Amino acid sequence: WQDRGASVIRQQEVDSSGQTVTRTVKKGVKDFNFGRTLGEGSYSTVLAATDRQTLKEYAIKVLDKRHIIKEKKVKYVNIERDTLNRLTEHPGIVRLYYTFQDERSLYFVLDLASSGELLGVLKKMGSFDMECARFYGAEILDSVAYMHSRGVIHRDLKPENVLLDKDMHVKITDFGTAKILPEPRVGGAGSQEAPGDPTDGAETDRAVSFVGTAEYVSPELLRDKNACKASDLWAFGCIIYQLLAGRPPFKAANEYLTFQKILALDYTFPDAFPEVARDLIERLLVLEPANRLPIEHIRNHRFFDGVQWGKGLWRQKAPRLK
Ligand SMILES: NC(=O)c1nn(CC2CCNCC2)c2c1CCc1cnc(N=C3C=CCC=C3)nc1-2
Repeated sequence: WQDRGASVIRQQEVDSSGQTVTRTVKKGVKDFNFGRTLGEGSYSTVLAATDRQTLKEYAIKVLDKRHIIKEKKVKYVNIERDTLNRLTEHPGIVRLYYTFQDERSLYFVLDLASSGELLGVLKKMGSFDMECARFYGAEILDSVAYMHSRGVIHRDLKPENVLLDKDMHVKITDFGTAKILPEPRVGGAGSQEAPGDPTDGAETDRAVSFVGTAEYVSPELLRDKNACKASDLWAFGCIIYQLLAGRPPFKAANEYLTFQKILALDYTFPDAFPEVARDLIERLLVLEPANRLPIEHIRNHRFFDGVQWGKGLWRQKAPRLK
């Protein structure tokens, strides 16, 4: 594996003659104190860790090389690293600082989101009020807009992958199943792909195509195994519904029945569900991807009235969860 992207750190120091020197140092396992396990995957474990020199806290994803090769996941690991290396300039996305490796493992040094999953907080509250649903919906949408602007489709957006940092701001994670869109050919036929344009997310090899988590998977992914940018907007609609209702719109006794409900657009709103939220969700949970509300129209929807988009959104205090 080449440690592509940042893997050496430049440190400024003042030497004995008072000169500022820049040293490049390569971090390794010995530079960290590892703490609690934050998550486990089939070939990776995510641990909290503290840099022994700077005392900064990180999440370090440890990937077992032998396991990756055995489970034929090399492609997913490279997609995750390349995706994270593209998404370094947004507060709402878990940042990859650098990678290093030893003979057994790969290490991704990532932002630590110390307040855990949005799902955990939602379960504790039961459901969010409109102010909290609007704030978290806005931070998730702002992050998805940035991903899409960098040619990345997440494909598995769900409350478990929306983490919260120490100030209760959003940090989206888990890009191992993301799709990096081909660079738009300048002036070429597909250069202005519509959000729902199937060619913009088409899996090159038909056989291999990832399907997200049942409750949030889009109808086009079920029907023709094609994810597009609008697939993330379908999942976004499911998340807004869930923040206010306390449960996802499509949930049945098993995955097959859940898929049937999605394909039939078979869902209802609880009594007293806020009308302005209902209107937005009905424009996102649309079977035809090209007919879903595009991001700029979502930002201007009445549901987000009063939201300060841009840097202001990320600088303000997160609303107290009540
Ligand atoms: N797959 C990953 O890359 C990843 N997985 N986790 C933990 C998962 C636990 C199950 N739900 C999805 C996330 C992380 C990351 C990125 C980097 C990352 C940063 N901070 C946290 N923080 C957590 C704190 C408390 C509980 C869970 C996660 N977690 C992660």
